[in-house]
Amino acid sequence: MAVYTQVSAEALSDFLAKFDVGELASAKGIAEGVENSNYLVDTSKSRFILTLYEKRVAEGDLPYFMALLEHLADKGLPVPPAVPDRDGTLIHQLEGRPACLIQFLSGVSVSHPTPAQARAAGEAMGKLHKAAEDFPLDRPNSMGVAEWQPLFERCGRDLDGIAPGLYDRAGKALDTILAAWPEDLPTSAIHADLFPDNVLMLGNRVTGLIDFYFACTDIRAYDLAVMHGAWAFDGKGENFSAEIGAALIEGYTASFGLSAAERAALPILAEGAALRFFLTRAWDWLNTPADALVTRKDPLAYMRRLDFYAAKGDALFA
Ligand SMILES: Nc1ncnc2c1ncn2[C@@H]1O[C@H](COP(=O)(O)OP(=O)(O)OP(=O)(O)O)[C@@H](O)[C@H]1O
Ligand SMILES: N[C@@H](CCO)C(=O)O
Repeated sequence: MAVYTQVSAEALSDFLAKFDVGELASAKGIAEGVENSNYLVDTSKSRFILTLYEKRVAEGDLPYFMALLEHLADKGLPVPPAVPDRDGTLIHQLEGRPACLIQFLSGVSVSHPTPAQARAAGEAMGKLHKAAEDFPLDRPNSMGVAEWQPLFERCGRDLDGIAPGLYDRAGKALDTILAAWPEDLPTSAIHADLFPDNVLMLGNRVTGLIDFYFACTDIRAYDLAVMHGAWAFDGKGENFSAEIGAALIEGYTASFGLSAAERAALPILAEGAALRFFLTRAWDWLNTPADALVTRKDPLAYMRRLDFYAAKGDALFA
């Protein structure tokens, strides 16, 4: 249940009074998500998401995220910008936390995407990259390639407590990936976490791209590699769907394009993306008590993807 900070009805009414959004009608905590506290808020005029930013989102990064959302929304992308209050302020404080009132988008995230849905999602990422081309701000990737070695070292030998031999396996993969990491591919603002739970859909139509709190400046094709790993496998990373993987790339290529150099780099980018989620999940696994409110995500599901890409990536993306 991702409601870490409770918001009282009085505090919420006072907060909403700063906006031109009508009177508070109802509010309820949203169980999905693990990073922030989210509430579904209905007013006499409309429906909103209220997000209170918890530990993992740095307050100093919020202006970047909000500017990116506004930029993309202005270009017609289905992303949820923050709603300004009467003074034009987007980022507030509520119950001692940074908070934003966010536009509500309809749709549901699909847990088992069809190829048609994967194609539409790939297409949506292509449109996102098109719209981001002239976005002027930069944010280094706080979970990017430069962070993997330090994160691996922080996990250390405790990795072997997750599965025997995991420290050596991950260390070897890390060395291989760092040695082969591409230096000269185009970069831009990317989403960096476009998992199926961050794409809202109605049928085969994408109605929302959400959760931009890892957005950053990084290799553009890396975004597609993250998406590939998240969409084309089952949750455990045991079964790969070639059809879903191909549909994602086809959709992306149709709406944005993929250069020969980007395509050639996809195997290593996919290995890197798998390592990134393996490491952050492993760190969380080792540092979240098993009985915590938040469900820990299985790091091994990403080690399996990493093994898969290392063995089959070259043939897969050819
Ligand atoms: N703008 C929006 N419109 C409609 N629903 C939304 C919106 N933003 C968030 N939600 C809903 O709230 C849920 C949690 O949001 P979000 O994924 O941003 O949370 P989070 O805590 O950052 O989680 P995580 O990083 O684990 O995905 C989503 O799964 C979605 O159901
Ligand atoms: N998408 C990440 C969680 C952070 O949003 C994961 O599945 O590990």
